Amino acid sequence: MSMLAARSVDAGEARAAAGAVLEPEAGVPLADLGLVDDVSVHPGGRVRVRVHLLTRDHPSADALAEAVRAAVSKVSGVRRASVDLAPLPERARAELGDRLRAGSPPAGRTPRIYAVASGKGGVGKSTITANLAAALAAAGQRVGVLDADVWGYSVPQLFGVRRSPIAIGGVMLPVRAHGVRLMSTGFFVSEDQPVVWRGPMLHKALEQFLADVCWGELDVLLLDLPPGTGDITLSLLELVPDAALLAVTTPQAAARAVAARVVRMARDARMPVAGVVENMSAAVCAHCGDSTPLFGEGGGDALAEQAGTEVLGRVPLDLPLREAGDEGVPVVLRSPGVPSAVELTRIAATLPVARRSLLGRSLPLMVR
Ligand SMILES: Nc1ncnc2c1ncn2[C@@H]1O[C@H](COP(=O)(O)OP(=O)(O)OP(=O)(O)O)[C@@H](O)[C@H]1O
Repeated sequence: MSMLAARSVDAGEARAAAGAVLEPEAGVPLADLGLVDDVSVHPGGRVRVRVHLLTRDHPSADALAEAVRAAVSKVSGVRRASVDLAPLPERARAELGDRLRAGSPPAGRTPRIYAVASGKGGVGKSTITANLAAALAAAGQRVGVLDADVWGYSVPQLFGVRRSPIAIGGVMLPVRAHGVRLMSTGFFVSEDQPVVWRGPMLHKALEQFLADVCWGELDVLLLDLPPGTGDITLSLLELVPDAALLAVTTPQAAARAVAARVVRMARDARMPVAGVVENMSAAVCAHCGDSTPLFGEGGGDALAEQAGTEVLGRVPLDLPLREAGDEGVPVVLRSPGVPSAVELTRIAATLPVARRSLLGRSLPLMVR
């Protein structure tokens, strides 16, 4: 009986099952990356699969082995599947790097790009970016976040992940957390190490984040801009001309006046404005339902009117939002029912598509 079962395992089928498993860091099937090395079928329905790892200390090696084992176990006739992992040999790594650089796989489509900006620091721009990204990813979209706040990066903290991206032949894979593809200078420096790069280096870093990162196919890319209208913001507008501005402000009149500068800059750069998100709006008491406008009122409306756009939503001051950020899990995932999470999820689902006409122009971003 067992011999019959063994004979009935089709090695090609087992290989196809292993090849269909997604490489956890690259997000594409193992087969597309040429990572299924050897598949051997043994008596008694035993199948052994050798899978190459993109890097020696792969952060999700165990999960990958388990996913392959589970996929192969489902193939008809398989009684026992085992998986051996081995680092991709140097030569194959170089070839794969060349392939990724050349744009295969996968072919790019133009993502919707939002540049999340604020006039000043501390208004919650990064928190809004992280939560919109996580909510979009949870809704099934392929989402990337580029942390362009090169000095004051907060994406690693907000997503609870801090490690170097995998690099293959000069091409970097974004770091994945909570379903979102991330790139941040924070992945390249230790926490207590200040980033001391200056203008040209910053421009270069951003250029690399766009050109040397294999983002894969994205539906949405969110750029977390540094506060204000400095060098980095201007560099990015040059590098990603199709981004639409998402302006974040608090309800305070003073914050709105500063945020208006960002809107003016966007207008000068002929960048479309997707809308305004008012953050730290009135806190609602969980017990009595009373709302307290700690930071005043009207900032979002006034800014939207000035920018000729609309307020996409008002995210209340909310303790769970702050706690989730400190814990490294976006609040839309950690506590989806709290007022801030409900509003952020709603904003993510209704983000307008604001595109400047691209007629025949290709995006520098979707090179691969
Ligand atoms: N709606 C909110 N309710 C409670 N806390 C909030 C809210 N929005 C942001 N915060 C908290 O405010 C602090 C600043 O937020 P965040 O870092 O996102 O701001 P930022 O505008 O990106 O700042 P910077 O530009 O300086 O990086 C964080 O501790 C965050 O958890």
